[in-house]
Amino acid sequence: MKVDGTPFRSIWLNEDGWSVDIIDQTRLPHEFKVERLTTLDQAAHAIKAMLVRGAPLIGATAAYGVCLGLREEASDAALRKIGDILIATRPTAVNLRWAIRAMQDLLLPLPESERVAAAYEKAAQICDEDVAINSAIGDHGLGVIEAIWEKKGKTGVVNILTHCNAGWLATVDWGTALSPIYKAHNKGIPVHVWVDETRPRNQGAHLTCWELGKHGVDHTLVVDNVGGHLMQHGQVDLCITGTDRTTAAGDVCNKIGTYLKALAAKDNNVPFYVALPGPTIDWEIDDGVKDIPIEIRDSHEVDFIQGKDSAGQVSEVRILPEESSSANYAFDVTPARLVTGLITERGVADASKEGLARLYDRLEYKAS
Ligand SMILES: CSC[C@@H](O)[C@@H](O)C(=O)COP(=O)(O)O
Repeated sequence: MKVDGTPFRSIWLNEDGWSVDIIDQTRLPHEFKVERLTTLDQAAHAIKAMLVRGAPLIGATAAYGVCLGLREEASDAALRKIGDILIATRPTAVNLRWAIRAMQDLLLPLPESERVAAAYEKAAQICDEDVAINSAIGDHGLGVIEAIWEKKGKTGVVNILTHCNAGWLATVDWGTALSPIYKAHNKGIPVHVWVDETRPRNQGAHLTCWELGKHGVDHTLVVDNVGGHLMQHGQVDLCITGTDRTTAAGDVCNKIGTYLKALAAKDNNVPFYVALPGPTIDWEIDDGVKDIPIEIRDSHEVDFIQGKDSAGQVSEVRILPEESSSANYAFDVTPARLVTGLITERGVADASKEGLARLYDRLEYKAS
């Protein structure tokens, strides 16, 4: 995607051929700052402190984290330790585990002397594939938006509600939930996006609004509890969100508050779609509520809100009494029964074991 005319990915290999550049997403929308990663520790910190975030980008950053770690030491033990360090950064997004396993499976059988070069090649491949996957998600999701646009008699606008940030900043490029929106906008279909603020870190306000604005997509920020009201009043044609982990049975785990939007959508007959790349599917589990580890982050994110004052100064303010405490659950699980469809790079699947198995040809999961 372009930022003020310049094409950007969210992560890229620097010209020196080994260090890795990322956009520091904790500074957006107030400042666009590129940060350089040169060590495993820096890569792990970037994921944990959410300079990079979003399930696919976490996976891509972890892949390059393996490269940086191997430059320090390329033994079997080091490769395993690098994986452990990166896995410990964020527990919910399964793309992290997927990327590390993909790197280790490729690298462990190789001689130590070949590992660094092979790691960089694989990390670049993971990034390129992510871009292609997300573009394909956009093409399939475009079909969903087009169908709604036609049903509306091609009048007015298609109103889409999204939660958190599942745009190009959350992936290597294009995004998942926002990819169909970009494709629809590029095709001339009038879309308007209701952007959930997404407390506590406000990825909707900070990142989704920024992205959509840069691309010229009409959007309106709403606080997290507005969606149900909008749906009751016919102001949402469909919801599209991303997911950090999708079970083999189609349960989706996404940013906290997604479940409540899905419930409101069900009650109001609003289609609720979830967009995801194949690596976000955890084929090892069925029951998302029971089996997906939910990240609990530092309370500081709930207790303080960051913003820019009229003098242009970015700072944080505390929003609760000194003596009160808070809890910071980062994700929730939306059961498959509330999901209208899963928009993947292979097409739109029913949110069910059979639907996903058919699309991904996972014979062992096909319904008997
Ligand atoms: C394409 S990204 C899908 C999800 O990772 C996204 O919706 C999300 O919840 C991101 O959470 P974050 O905590 O900002 O990493």
